[in-house]
Amino acid sequence: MKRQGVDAIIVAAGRGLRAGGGTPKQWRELHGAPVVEHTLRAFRTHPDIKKIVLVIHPEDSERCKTLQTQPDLFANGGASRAASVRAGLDALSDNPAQGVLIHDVARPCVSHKLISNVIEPLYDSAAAAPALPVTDALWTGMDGHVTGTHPRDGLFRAQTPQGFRYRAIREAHSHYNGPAADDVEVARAAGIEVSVVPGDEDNLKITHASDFARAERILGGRMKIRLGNGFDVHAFGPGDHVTLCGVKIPHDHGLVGHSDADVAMHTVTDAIYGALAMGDIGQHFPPSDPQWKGADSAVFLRHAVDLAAQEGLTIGNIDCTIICEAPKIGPHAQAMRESMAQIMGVDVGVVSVKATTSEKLGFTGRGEGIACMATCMLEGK
Ligand SMILES: Nc1ccn([C@@H]2O[C@H](COP(=O)(O)OP(=O)(O)OP(=O)(O)O)[C@@H](O)[C@H]2O)c(=O)n1
Ligand SMILES: C[C@](O)(CO)[C@H](O)COP(=O)(O)O
Repeated sequence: MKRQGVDAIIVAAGRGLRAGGGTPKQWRELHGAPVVEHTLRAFRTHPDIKKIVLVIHPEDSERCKTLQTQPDLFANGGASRAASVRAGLDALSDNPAQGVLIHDVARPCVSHKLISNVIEPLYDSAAAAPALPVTDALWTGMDGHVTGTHPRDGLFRAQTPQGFRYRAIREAHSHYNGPAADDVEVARAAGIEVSVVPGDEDNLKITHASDFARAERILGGRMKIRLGNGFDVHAFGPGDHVTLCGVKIPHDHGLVGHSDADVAMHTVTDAIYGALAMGDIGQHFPPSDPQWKGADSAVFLRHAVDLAAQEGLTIGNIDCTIICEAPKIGPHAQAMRESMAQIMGVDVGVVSVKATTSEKLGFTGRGEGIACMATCMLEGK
């Protein structure tokens, strides 16, 4: 199979009866977002995933509109997991990748490493699926009593995502009748050999209500934190105001710049690009490009926040220090915080704007311009 990435089917049409709680488990809140959002995000942010199909219950179609991470395709599932998988395979039939991963929405803690471990063997074998060897002793039992023991050698606990060649698994499903625990069972019935790759204890399937607490702990412990800093300087020139963090402040000079010269907003924008390791403002909005002449710097800040969102990251907090002798920043700091919070779509409580003089030293001390430094923390899964 060519190394061109694979498609993913996420089956989410079950009703989660064993988990209880009224709302189907995939739509219940887990670590700040619905379960389905975590699962989608894990696949969407993996570099080798091409298209994603989300197989849903028709009753959930309104809920899907609220998802921040959208799949490429939706399909309506069936009465069994296997029927839902078939609907997902059909949805891909117009332009399928050579390989496909099939995953339970109820496994939201799936890691990029596990997804890669399943994709890699698919390039030169027919199918691969993750599993963990059974390590506990196995008993049989009845009416609360142990009735026997069972050898555990060669027994595995199967997980998803399970990876296949698209055409082979579609063909296998089309001939399969009866119940199937998973797609490996369907594949094996069609004679497809499946390689076992190491599973991950954290890749639990939320089945019962108590599994939510464990998934919460796993996601909480896995928080991704990225830090970035920004620094920028703009010289004073003719004018009667400066614009800082989107707030117009009367002053006996303006700031010189290609855009609106909002030195503070540029600094915060650069701190976000820095946290993402995605260059700087000059790279994304070259000063040589006439379209940015006089531009509102909110455009730059929003661009950086959107890039972060594409990486599954949100603003944890921002701290911005403006360095100048004048104008006085204090009376405007709250308005500046509110302005940037609104542009970034975050709570004002995570945006700090403060100021200092440089004790009349250096270029800021001589009143030649304004300097600014900022730190940004991005967080996400
Ligand atoms: N008709 C079905 C049944 C199950 N699934 C999906 O298959 C996965 C594994 O199923 P399970 O954990 O059993 O989920 P539910 O069927 O929702 O749970 P329950 O059996 O407790 O009702 C889940 O992602 C579920 O949404 C599906 O897409 N269509
Ligand atoms: C596919 C699966 O996740 C493999 O472990 C599992 O079989 C699906 O869950 P269910 O409880 O059997 O529906």
